[in-house]
Amino acid sequence: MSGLELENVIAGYRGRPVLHDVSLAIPARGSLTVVGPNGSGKSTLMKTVVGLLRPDKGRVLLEGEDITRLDPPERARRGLGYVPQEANVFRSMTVLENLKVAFEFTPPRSGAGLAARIDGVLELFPEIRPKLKTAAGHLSGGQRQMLAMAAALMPEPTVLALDEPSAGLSPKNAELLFAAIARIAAAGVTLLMIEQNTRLGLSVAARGLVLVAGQVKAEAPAEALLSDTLMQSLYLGGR
Ligand SMILES: Nc1ncnc2c1ncn2[C@@H]1O[C@H](COP(=O)(O)OP(=O)(O)OP(=O)(O)O)[C@@H](O)[C@H]1O
Repeated sequence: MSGLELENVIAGYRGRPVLHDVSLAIPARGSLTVVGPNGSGKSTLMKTVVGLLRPDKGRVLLEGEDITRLDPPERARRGLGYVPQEANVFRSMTVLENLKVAFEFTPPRSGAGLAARIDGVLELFPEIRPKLKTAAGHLSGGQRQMLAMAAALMPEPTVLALDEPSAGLSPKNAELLFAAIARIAAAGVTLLMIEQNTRLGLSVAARGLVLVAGQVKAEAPAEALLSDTLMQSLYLGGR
C-alpha cells in the first residue's frame, strides 16, 4: 500500500485547471521530490496534498484511505505532517514551547508522551538541542526550518510534506538542513517534497518527479534524473 497517492488529480483556481490529470504514488517509507520550472504547478500540487485546495477531479489517498474531502487538521490527525515554506514556527515562543504546542495540537496516535517525542525529534535535529530556551525568532534561518520540521514530527506523522525547504537559506544552511531531511527519510517517514533546488532536492529522495505545465513529464529514481542531462537542460535549467 502506498504511503501517499494522488489519483488522476485535476486542480486549479476558479475553474481553470493548473494540474492536468496528475497521478503519483509514494510507497510507505519512500521519498519523492517534485521538481519543475517556475509556474509548473508544484505549489498547487502541495496545496492539494495537504488539503488547502480541493481538486476538481481525482483523489488523494493517505495509506490507502481517501482523504480528498478532509480538511488540513483532520489530515494531520490521520498522520499527514506538513511544513509550509513560511510562517512555520511561532517566533515569539521558545523552541521548547513550539515543540509542546505542536504536540498538544495533534497528539500522537501512538500515545507517546511529550518527553519521549521531544527526545525523538532532538535525535534527528541535534542542532536545536542547545537552543531549547531560545525564542524561535532568534534562530538562524536553517535552525528555524529545522524547528519547523521538528514540530511537524512531534505528532509522529507517517507522511511528511515539505514545501520548498531550501527557500531563503544560504547554501551552507541548505546543506545542513538537507542532511537533516535525509535523516528523517532514513527514520522511515514517508517524504514528499517540492523543491526549486533540483540537485539538493533530488539528492535526499529515492525518486523524483518532473512536473511541467501541470503534467508529469517523468517519474524515475532520483539519481537517474540527476544524471539525465537532456531532462536537466530542457526542464530544470541545469539547477
Ligand atoms: N491563488 C491562485 N489563483 C490563481 N492562480 C494561481 C494561484 N496560485 C497559483 N496560480 C497559478 O497557477 C500556476 C501554477 O502555480 P504554482 O505556484 O502551483 O507553480 P509552482 O511550480 O509552484 O511555481 P514556483 O516554482 O514559481 O513557485 C501559475 O500559472 C500561477 O499563476
